[in-house]
Amino acid sequence: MNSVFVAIIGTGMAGLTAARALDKAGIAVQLFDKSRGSGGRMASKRSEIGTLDMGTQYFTARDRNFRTAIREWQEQGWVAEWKPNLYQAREGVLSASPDEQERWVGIPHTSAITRGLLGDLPVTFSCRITEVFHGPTHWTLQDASGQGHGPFSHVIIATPAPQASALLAAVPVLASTATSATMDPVWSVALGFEKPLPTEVQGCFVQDGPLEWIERDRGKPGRDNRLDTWGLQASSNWTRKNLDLPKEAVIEQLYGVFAELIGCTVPAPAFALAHRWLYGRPAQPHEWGVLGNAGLGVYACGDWCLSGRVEGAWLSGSEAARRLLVQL
Ligand SMILES: Cc1cc2nc3c(=O)[nH]c(=O)nc-3n(C[C@H](O)[C@H](O)[C@H](O)COP(=O)(O)OP(=O)(O)OC[C@H]3O[C@@H](n4cnc5c(N)ncnc54)[C@H](O)[C@@H]3O)c2cc1C
Ligand SMILES: NC(=O)C1=CC=CN([C@@H]2O[C@H](COP(=O)(O)OP(=O)(O)OC[C@H]3O[C@@H](n4cnc5c(N)ncnc54)[C@H](OP(=O)(O)O)[C@@H]3O)[C@@H](O)[C@H]2O)C1
Repeated sequence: MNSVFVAIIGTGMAGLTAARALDKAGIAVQLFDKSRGSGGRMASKRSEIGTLDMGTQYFTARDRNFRTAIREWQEQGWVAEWKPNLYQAREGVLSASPDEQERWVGIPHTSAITRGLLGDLPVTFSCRITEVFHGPTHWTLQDASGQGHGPFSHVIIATPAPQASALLAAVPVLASTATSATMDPVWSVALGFEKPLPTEVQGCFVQDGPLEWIERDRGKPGRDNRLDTWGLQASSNWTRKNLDLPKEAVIEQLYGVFAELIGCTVPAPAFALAHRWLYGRPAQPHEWGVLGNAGLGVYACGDWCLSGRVEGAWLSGSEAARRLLVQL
């Protein structure tokens, strides 16, 4: 098999960034994702009160190339700048904490970005890849139903590290590096209130206790929610200790912490939803950029190869595509 045909496992920011770069270079790609839609931790969840961002809620950009990509997304109408009234909370004391950082959000939801990046690229959803085999000349994938996919000349694995390490079994050195990149879980809760809460807070960095970040949907560009919707993210410490708590109990506990912290009267929410991210964030940043074996034509990328942020995933996916292209 001489032609170049690249399998990409994962349609989060890293996989889609790699796919777009390869497609732009005229390389055929085929994407796979275990979920029903694209986005991974940037996917938005449909609910009875509208679409909710239970994963990424905003992102920052420090890298020059990533900033250029964001300008393009802005021109496409996928993102807009978000300038929240920022606060911080420490030992139960809430204080304004404005800064000059540029922050971006997807419009009308985070998922607009990855949906835009996916465009009409070929993708197979609801397809959990369980094994990645290297034959004498090509790669073949097997999914959870036992079906084979391929042959492919190259494979890019763009999943969280624990899933990547299992799929890298054919390349033990890469698998063991991926295994060393542990990932922390995050409980995320959305609360919807019938009447807007009487507070100026739109985003709050919480320095201690069960919560780490609080944000208000209202005030973000492009949102049109009937309820006053808030997103709460628990710290990884608290999440680890409460990993198997039923969703109702997670909502009750985090609602209680939120109500105490936010500094105004908080009625019972009209709507609440909890989502547990088992592989929410890398436990520590790395400087790998991408893991790869150019001879075999296999690469692994994702936020865990750099910083555990959207920018890290974008940079890692870009680097995977670049490394593959220079090797052709
Ligand atoms: C609650 C939360 C809040 C966050 N907030 C922010 C923030 O404010 N700012 C910021 O910059 N970042 C934030 N992040 C981090 C950001 O979401 C991630 O860094 C980024 O989205 C990671 O992208 P990725 O492509 O590396 O991985 P993912 O988005 O995890 O994509 C991996 C994809 O692989 C698929 N997959 C996995 N295994 C398989 C398999 N075996 N077969 C097929 N498909 C598979 C998954 O379904 C998924 O779609 C947040 C994350 C969470 C969880
Ligand atoms: N899985 C997850 O839940 C997450 C994974 C990865 C990131 N997560 C959160 O994303 C936010 C984005 O981080 P970054 O892109 O670096 O954004 P910043 O807004 O720059 O925040 C970084 C960090 O700095 C502190 N901080 C920033 N601005 C302020 C401010 N105005 N006042 C007080 N503190 C600020 C804050 O860290 P602390 O340790 O001080 O709380 C921010 O977290 C980020 O919120 C991640 O939590 C989630």
